[in-house]
Formats: sequence, C-alpha cells, structure tokens
Amino acid sequence: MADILVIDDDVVFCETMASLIQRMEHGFHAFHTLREGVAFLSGHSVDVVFLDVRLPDGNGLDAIPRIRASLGNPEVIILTGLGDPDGAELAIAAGVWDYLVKPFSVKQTRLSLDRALRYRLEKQQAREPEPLDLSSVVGEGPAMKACYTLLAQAARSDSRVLITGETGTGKELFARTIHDNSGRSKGEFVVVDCASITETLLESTLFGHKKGAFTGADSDRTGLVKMADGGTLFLDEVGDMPLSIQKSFLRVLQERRFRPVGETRELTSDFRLIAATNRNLQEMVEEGKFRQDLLFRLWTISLRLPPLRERGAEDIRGLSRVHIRNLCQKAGVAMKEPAPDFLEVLLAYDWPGNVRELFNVLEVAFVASRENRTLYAMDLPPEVRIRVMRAALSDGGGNDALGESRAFSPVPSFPAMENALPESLQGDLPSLKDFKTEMEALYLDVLMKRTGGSPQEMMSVSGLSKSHFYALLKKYGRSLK
Ligand SMILES: Nc1ncnc2c1ncn2[C@@H]1O[C@H](COP(=O)(O)OP(=O)(O)OP(=O)(O)O)[C@@H](O)[C@H]1O
Repeated sequence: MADILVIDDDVVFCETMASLIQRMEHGFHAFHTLREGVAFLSGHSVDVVFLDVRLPDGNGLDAIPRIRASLGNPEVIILTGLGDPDGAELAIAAGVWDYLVKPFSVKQTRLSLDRALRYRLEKQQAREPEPLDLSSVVGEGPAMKACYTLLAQAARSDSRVLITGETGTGKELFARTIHDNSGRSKGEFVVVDCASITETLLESTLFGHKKGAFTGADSDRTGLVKMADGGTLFLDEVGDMPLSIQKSFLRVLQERRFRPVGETRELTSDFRLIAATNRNLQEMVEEGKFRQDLLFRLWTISLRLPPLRERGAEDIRGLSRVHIRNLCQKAGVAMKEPAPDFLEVLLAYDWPGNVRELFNVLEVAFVASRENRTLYAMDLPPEVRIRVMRAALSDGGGNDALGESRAFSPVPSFPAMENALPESLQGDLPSLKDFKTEMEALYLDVLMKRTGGSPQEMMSVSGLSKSHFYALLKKYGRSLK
C-alpha cells in the first residue's frame, strides 16, 4: 500500500481520485491549495503527488522544487492540467514523472500510478550509492536541495553538464564537487577560463603547440584538453568562446581528437566535459554568437544555480556562519558572533554578486570589527548598508518586522534600514555639520584599513589632494604607521 497526495482545487476531481485510489488500496490525502499541500508534506511522507498546475494560491510548477525537497528519493510527481503545451513542456523540463491532461480516464490514472509506484520501488530496492562528499558546499534550503539531486546524478554518471547561474553563485565550486565525487576524481580537474584567454592564444592553450609553430613558441606545449585526459575539462564562461574556436572545439567533442598548433599528427583525449556560463546561450545562438550544434553537444544534464536572494534566510545564515568561522580560524582568533542587526542587513540585501559578494562583505566586516567578539551592522561596508537603506526608503519604510520570507525579497524592512543606519542616526538626529564630521572621520578610517595605510593609494582612491589629505589626518588625529 502506498500513500498518495492530491493537490487540486477541483473538489469533484478530488472525490473521483479518492474513490479510485482507495479502490486500489492506497492511502489518500487531498488538499485544495498549494500552501496546505506543501505544509502537509513537511510532516508526512507520501509516495506520489498528483499536482494541479493552476491552483488558487499559485502555479503548481513553481512549487515543484519545494515538493521535491520534501519527498523521499526517488520523488514522483504527476502533474495534472488542461493540456496547455507550454505547461506540458515546463513539466517535462522540471523532471516530473507524467503530465496528465484533464479530463483523464480511470484507466490512464491507474496505468500512470502503477508505473510510477513500480519505478519508485525498483529505485528504492537498488543498492544505495556511496554518499557524496558535499563538505565544501553550504546550503540546506529547498532551492539548493534540488541542485544536489542533479549534482548527484552528474557525479554518478559521465554525462556532459552545463551549469548556469549568475556570477558568484558557485558554478566552479559545483563543477569541482562533481569531479571530486566522480569516477574521474583521480584525474585532473582542468579549468579553461574562456573569458580571460585571448582569441590568438585560446587555440594553443586548448590544444597545445609544437616548438616553432609561431613566434614565441620556444618549446612544445601540452594543451589543456590533453591535460584533462582521464579527468574533467571545465569550460568556464563558455559563452565567451570565440566562434572561430567553437568550430574546432565541436570536433574535439565529437571525435575526441585534436591537432596541436603546428603539429601534423592528431592526439586523443578522454575527458569529461563540464561547462558553465552566466549568459543565455540559446539567445546567443539566435543572435548568431554561439553555434547551435555546439550548444547541443555541451550538455546532457543542465543545472541552474539559483541566485543567493532566492535561496532563503537559512542559506544566508549558514553561509555566513561557515565563512565567519573560517575567517576566525585563519586569523587564529576566537569565534565572532553576528549581532541581530548585522544579520538583518545581510538578509535584506539583494546580493547581486551572490556568494562571492557575501564572502567579500564578511571579510570587510571581519577586519572592521577589530578585536570585538560581535559583528555589528556598523562593521558592514557602507555600500551595502546604503543600498539596504535606499531600498527601504523607496519602499516607503512601512514594511513589517523582518520575517523569514524577507530573504526572498530585495526590499528590506524598515527595522532593517534602521539597523543599517550609523549609530548616531539611530536616536535623536545630530546637526548635519556634526554628522558630516563623523562620516568624514569614518571614511578616513575605512580608507586606511582598505589600503593598508598606503598614502599613495589613499589619495588615489579618495581623490584627495596631498594637502587636503594631510590636513584631514591632522584634523582627526590619525597617523600613518
Ligand atoms: N554553496 C556554496 N557553499 C560554499 N561556498 C560557496 C557556495 N557557492 C559559492 N561559494 C563560494 O563563493 C565563491 C564564488 O564561487 P564560484 O567561483 O564557484 O562562482 P561562479 O558562479 O563560478 O562565479 P563566476 O561566474 O563569477 O565565475 C567561491 O569562493 C566559492 O567557494
């Protein structure tokens, strides 16, 4: 006997399903809204979910990652809808088991459910694979859990993987983690940064060259493709690969053979390909900037890493905790704790640079906190606090107190803005003159810290003339060491 959950606002449909599923001697639960269905899953385990696409409180497709994260592996979701072709396409892309077009027959339902349950049973009986080592990846929210399922699939296969996501979302980290957990972990993980290699050098960097092949080629050079033999070739920023190289690279992917520059013989290389990009390759194909045939060959598994602002408060807290701990360990100091106001600003910020930016911001705050055991909002870079403040002001400042959902929104609450304000603005307002003086002194301190106290750099960053610079040092009693 299995447990089946139906999430559908059509009461008659739920009654029909109840009678069919109970006749099949399975347990049956039904809810008429997404919120109730998802809440039920957090406390109960079910085997199959029939999920309607259009629900009064949202689109079923959008809830798939959350539902998937709550279901045991292998998760089985059967989507039901009115036969809209886009819905069917999205359902398949989201990896659901089946898409049933309403109204569907009893026979169709039985067949789809029987097959789904058999598939689930076979998968469960199959030997448990080795657990993955995900120690370097932080994130427990539903959006990340969906990525781990794909990461596991990728690690346990030799398929080509395309990782997409905004800058700093962890594409290279995921590529490395796939490699380290794969059958090729003993081979090299070779990174090709397509964005930073010049077009003239890309061919010889990828394929190698023979001594004398061109001016400056004083010795034979092994290319990155050969170095990845037996391992993984990671093409970072593949959207930046020049069209001229895309053609030769396509051949390498098809035949695993290539010719180093100036060489007559062809070489072979058995590598696994992982590519990453923050650009929309399909759009680039339409604009004639990327080859369609290469795009087809780049991936079997496609993994989209969500931006940090979509990951939820728990992930921002978890990443911050881990990174602060690492910083303290590296500096050999006692563990520092973030104050509530510090976390509120982090949760309210929209993180355009994602995890990389979060780590940089934590590093700045760590330095600014000096010997303090607590990290306050004051220690955060002014740019971050100003952005949070501006967003709150343009929101009218009338938001409720910070809630869990806050991290999903780039617009912070009024309390978050208040906490982001410098201390002197939190109580009675000082005169503008006093405030400017305080900010000038603060600016000078931050400038010194960031530039390591180098006068040249301080003048260059601040744009201050020499006389003005030294006058300010004198005014605020700061000295250069
Ligand atoms: N989930 C995560 N857990 C721990 N660290 C992470 C996570 N995601 C990203 N990072 C860290 O954030 C930084 C940026 O990650 P990474 O270089 O992999 O991003 P990227 O998407 O490849 O960026 P880009 O597109 O700019 O090359 C690295 O220090 C990485 O270790």
